[in-house]
Amino acid sequence: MTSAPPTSESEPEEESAVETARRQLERAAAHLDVDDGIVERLRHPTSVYRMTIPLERDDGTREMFTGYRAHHDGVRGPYKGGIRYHPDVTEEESVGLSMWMTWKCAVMDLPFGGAKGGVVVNPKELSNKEKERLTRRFAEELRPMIGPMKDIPAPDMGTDPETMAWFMDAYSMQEGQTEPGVVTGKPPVVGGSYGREEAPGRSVGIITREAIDYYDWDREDTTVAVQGFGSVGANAARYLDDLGASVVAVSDVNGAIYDPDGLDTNDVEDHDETPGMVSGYDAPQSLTNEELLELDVDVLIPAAIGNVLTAENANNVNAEMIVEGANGPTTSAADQIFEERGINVIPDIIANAGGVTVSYFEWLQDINRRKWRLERVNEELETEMLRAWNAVRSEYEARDVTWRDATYIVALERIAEAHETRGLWP
Ligand SMILES: NC(=O)C1=CN([C@@H]2O[C@H](COP(=O)(O)OP(=O)(O)OC[C@H]3O[C@@H](n4cnc5c(N)ncnc54)[C@H](OP(=O)(O)O)[C@@H]3O)[C@@H](O)[C@H]2O)C=CC1
Ligand SMILES: O=C(O)CCC(=O)C(=O)O
Repeated sequence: MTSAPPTSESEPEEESAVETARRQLERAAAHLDVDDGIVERLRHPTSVYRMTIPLERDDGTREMFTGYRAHHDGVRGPYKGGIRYHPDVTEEESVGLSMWMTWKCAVMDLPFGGAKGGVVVNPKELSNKEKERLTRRFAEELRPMIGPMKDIPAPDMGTDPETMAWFMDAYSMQEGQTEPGVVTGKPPVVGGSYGREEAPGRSVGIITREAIDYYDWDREDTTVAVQGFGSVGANAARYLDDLGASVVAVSDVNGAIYDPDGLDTNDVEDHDETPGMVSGYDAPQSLTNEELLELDVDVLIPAAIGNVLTAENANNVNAEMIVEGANGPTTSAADQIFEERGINVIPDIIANAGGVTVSYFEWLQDINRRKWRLERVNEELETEMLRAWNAVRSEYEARDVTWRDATYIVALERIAEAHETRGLWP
């Protein structure tokens, strides 16, 4: 069953991640001869787990938090996907994000399925010790569902390498042996991979570079605005800055900074270095996050939260091209407007896929107990990103579809073939 997105600005637009993900699946399926049963199967998660996580606060009071883990599809391998700590985490969002992980792993041809999870919490309101206790308890609650060959979590918004180290330690203590492969995105000293933290932003940079070259733009003349200056946004901005592009605006949750001559992105402290410092940076102009999205730039990179490009602002977007750094920043209605306006949108499931790709490298390193050099990680990431980009570009040129549809077609073909080959129906 296909559902149309809301189209007019007057129509209220409250699209959950799972609704967006289903619409995108249906659009791709319409271009392919995929068994209806497989498409219907992919509209639903395999399993969704909900848990209550008790936490003793530093002042001795007790509080209950809700956590989720969604497993979408595991036909190509163990479930894989991040863990988000954010007050807006919901079951629906976890399911939608787990669907995107299934497509993302397939586009990159990684032997993983899709998962995602999180805790409904504002991590900025927790002390480090509270965050550690919450993570350890969440890991214990998740233990029956996860494992190096079952489901391998990773960082997402609000979690970082330190969180992954606690998670791995809590799991390993219960298993009675160190299991570095249960989670990726760890610090290198405990089995993490060099380059994993920078990888999603780096891949956004690599894919933006390829798109700039595809359209024969001059890299040095290309202007870029980036929303969000965390793991994804800061690394994407710095990669493109180093490439010679002019990054004119970046933002954090409090607002944006703008310099029409280009910012020195290495001088701006990112979310991990000092949260909230972006909007405090001494730049020629300050903007709101909404204004950043409407700047007249060549490339807009939303790299913070979902659903920021909607029917309400899509007609005001002045960028020539959008490269999605965040997961699900564009609603279906906005996507339709961008298509009508000829604005190319390079989707999240390829652009930020460097994160899960280096997670795969980390998992291989953990299983083999062998560390790769940073140069090797970055070389292999470059190779994998180009392989995926070329596959998507072929579909884009052959079928005359949007970049998003082309990317989904690559993913869905691989997933459907795996289902056909394994035999979906008992
Ligand atoms: N980390 C990863 O491995 C991957 C992450 N992603 C996706 O990328 C996106 C960002 O994740 P990540 O970089 O890890 O997150 P981080 O937590 O590292 O950084 C998020 C950034 O976005 C800013 N931000 C938060 N809320 C808002 C808001 N309402 N408006 C504007 N800016 C905001 C934060 O500001 P402040 O510093 O002030 O809090 C911070 O600069 C998410 O959609 C995530 O799912 C995708 C692939 C991999
Ligand atoms: O590295 C991973 O396993 C997943 C990262 C993630 O959550 C994402 O790509 O959205």
